[in-house]
Amino acid sequence: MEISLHWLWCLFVWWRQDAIHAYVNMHYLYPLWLGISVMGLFFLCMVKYLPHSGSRRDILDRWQIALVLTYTFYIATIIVVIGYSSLFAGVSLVGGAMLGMMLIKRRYAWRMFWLQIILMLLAITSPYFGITLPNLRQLTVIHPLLETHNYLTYNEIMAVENAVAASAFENNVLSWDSITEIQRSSAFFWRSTHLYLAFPKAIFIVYIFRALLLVLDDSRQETLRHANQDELTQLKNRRYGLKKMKYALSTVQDNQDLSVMLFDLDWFKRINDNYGHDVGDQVLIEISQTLLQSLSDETIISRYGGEEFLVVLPDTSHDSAMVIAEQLRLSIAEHIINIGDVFDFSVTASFGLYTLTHQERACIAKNYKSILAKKAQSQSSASPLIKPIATQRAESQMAFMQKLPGDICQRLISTADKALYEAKHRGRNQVVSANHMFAEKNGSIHSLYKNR
Ligand SMILES: Nc1nc2c(ncn2[C@@H]2O[C@H](COP(=O)(O)OP(=O)(O)OP(=O)(O)O)[C@@H](O)[C@H]2O)c(=O)[nH]1
Repeated sequence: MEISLHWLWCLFVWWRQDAIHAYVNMHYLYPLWLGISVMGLFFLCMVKYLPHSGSRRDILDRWQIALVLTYTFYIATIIVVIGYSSLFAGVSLVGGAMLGMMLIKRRYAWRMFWLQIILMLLAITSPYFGITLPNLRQLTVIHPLLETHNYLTYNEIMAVENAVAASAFENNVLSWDSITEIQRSSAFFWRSTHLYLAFPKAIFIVYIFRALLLVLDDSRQETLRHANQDELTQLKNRRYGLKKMKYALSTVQDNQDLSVMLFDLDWFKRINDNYGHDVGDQVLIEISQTLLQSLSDETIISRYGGEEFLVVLPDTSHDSAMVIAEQLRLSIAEHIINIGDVFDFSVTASFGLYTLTHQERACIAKNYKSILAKKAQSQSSASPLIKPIATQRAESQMAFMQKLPGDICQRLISTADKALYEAKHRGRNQVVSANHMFAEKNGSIHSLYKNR
């Protein structure tokens, strides 16, 4: 695309030479045009040849090196002959390197990028060593100011233009006509050249950058999905369930209860043993679907282990959670699992439930705060050193955020697990509340942290 554009540009200059011959040195245009045509043919051959080189790595490598080397010298020549332009050179360098890194070995593209920079520096410093490089430009506006016919680079034109403008302004003679003349001048012609030769590459760079960001977004989403999701059931996994549970505990309002439900399919091993592992998998998938359909979007549902599921109900009182658990138990028991129209069966599940009431949570938070305060006191008396203010602030901020003990999720789950164990013990296919269980046992309200 880039070479075609340059080729078309040469065609345009040749076609409009009557109008612009004053700005262009036609002696240099023809060899440049020829060079661009040869380059185009070379790249065309590569495009045709490369797909047929098959798996020959050495040939592919050689062609890649040839491609980037040729492109590097081509760009360096174009920049020198057309005149250095930060816009044109910049986008060519960056765009070429980006495309190279996408299409060929990054190592080659990186090395050529540096080679191109070195070539540019050599071209820029060449006048200091008495070397004159060919240049297409012919400067007409300031031509009368110069003693001889001259070809200047972009930066030289800018410098001369500034000098002319400065002197003109000083003498207060720069009229609107002069400005229009400048706009029609070679400087304008060459600057426009750089713009339209640089635009496609600039568009390409931004397009690639956008595409890369989209790819990054997609892969981030994909990684997150894999990190949080259970492969078989497509439910959230244990890690994600615990993370969400922790978050729910930290955001629950002062007057809200939070219920935790752990349930396990009954006699699941027998299903695997009798019908095979595939049927076992199908059961897990179908029960997960039932679970998703029966519970609201606010509920945190995750596969906790093999045939064990964790359900966290934020802002749900004990009575409501019991009703939800009972409905879920019935939905699972009523769900018919159909094995390829050959036979049907259903499964049951046992539920353990625990509700952390807002009163108990407040109590835990209060005790935890006093434990933290005692700890902080003993630490400060043990260490005579005064802590930096920043450290003190960070610590108090952490204590403020961490209102509940770090192991509270595990405590809640293991309490629900005790109730689940009891449900299995009582004959399965039922819901047992740990709150009821402990109340029956101790005759008092159970506390998660009573032994502290
Ligand atoms: N098909 C299948 N089976 C699994 C998967 N994960 C765990 N299991 C099986 O689940 C079974 C669990 O068996 P147990 O822990 O003895 O429980 P159970 O047979 O349901 O008995 P109770 O829980 O006491 O009612 C084991 O045989 C595991 O191999 C899974 O992803 N797919």
